[in-house]
Amino acid sequence: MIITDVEVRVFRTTTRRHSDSAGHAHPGPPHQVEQAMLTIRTEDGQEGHSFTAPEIVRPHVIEKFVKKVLIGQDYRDRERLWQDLAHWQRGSAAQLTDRTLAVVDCALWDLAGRATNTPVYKLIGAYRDKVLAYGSIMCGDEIEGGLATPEDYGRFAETLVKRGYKGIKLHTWMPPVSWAPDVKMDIKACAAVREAVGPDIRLMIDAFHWYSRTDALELGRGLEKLGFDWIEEPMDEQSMSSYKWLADNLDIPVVGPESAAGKHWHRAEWVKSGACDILRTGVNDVGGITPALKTMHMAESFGIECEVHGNTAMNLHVVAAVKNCRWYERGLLHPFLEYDDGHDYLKSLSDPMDRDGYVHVPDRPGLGEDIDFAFIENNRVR
Ligand SMILES: O=C(O)[C@H](O)[C@@H](O)[C@@H](O)C(=O)NO
Ligand SMILES: [Mg+2]
Repeated sequence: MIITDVEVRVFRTTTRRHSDSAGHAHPGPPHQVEQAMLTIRTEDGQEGHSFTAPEIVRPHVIEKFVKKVLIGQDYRDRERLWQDLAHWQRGSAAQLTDRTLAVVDCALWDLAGRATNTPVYKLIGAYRDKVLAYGSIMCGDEIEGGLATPEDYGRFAETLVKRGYKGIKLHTWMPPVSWAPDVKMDIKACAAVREAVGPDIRLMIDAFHWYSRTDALELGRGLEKLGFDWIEEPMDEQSMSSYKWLADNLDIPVVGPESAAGKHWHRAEWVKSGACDILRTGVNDVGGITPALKTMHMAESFGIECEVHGNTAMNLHVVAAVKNCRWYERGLLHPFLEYDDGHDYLKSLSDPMDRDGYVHVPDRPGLGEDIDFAFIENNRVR
């Protein structure tokens, strides 16, 4: 049970996702990027793994914080280990981020699952073994036939409905797109999607994150006429009072915060202040499965749904272990990318979706990621 080693393996993987200057993903030619797999190992050879960007688990962070907290400890003491690591953040000069807490916590959950031959959502206490997915479309672009026009969004939405999705979320156009942001174009894209898919498919928007209150209000009012289920991150989430104002002035539910710091503590303040109608968490955003569950349970106490940000196994297990969440966010999707192709370092999808739009939680132990260890070794760089 005792943790004896924490190892980081960095390897090359091929992807067609490219980040723009604002950090949003768009399709492009295949290129190689580096990915890291964190492994936590015990004295009796049990292992847990989780994936992240290499800088999140760079040697400074692992040696100065992670190993000091984990080595010699019982891997089953996840709550105490998470609290101990979180307490290191204050004195870390902002070097120990929530992303690092998340990858460590996920590897500990994966270890617990692999050691007991149990999927994580069953360890937590499962609520369901499948959940409806919404197709989370990439931010708009200026690519011919991509997501450059409202009609492009409408055509792609039709494709997603044929694939089985019962919900679709649009990320609309944002800088560096030359003419973005533009509220009227956002509404045109949403109208084109509603026209294309009809009244029964659930629709949501995740907009330019820095609109003013008045722009966000105009956008929200436009979406109310289109029967959208929620408006997400239309303003800077550092201004909780702006979201309180927006939620007070709109009928369409306001979802958040996704990107705001503060983990479950700050999300409790959003609920208490009425800054959102639906709360939001995400394993990477709040520092792990452990705090994501704290957020879900807190929201449930207020009768509030809490939607989980992001795909991958870690978020799927949280969604499968709670009642107060309607969707799994499957994406990000684009007409020029085949999401179901997965990753070259995983032998199968962690979030397979059937033709009725349900994602089934793999019954493999731990996080259930079907890791190709040989691929990782053959493509390892350090
Ligand atoms: O970088 C981002 O803003 C997010 O990853 C975004 O692309 C998407 O994941 C999101 O906001 N989902 O709600
Ligand atoms: Mg979002």
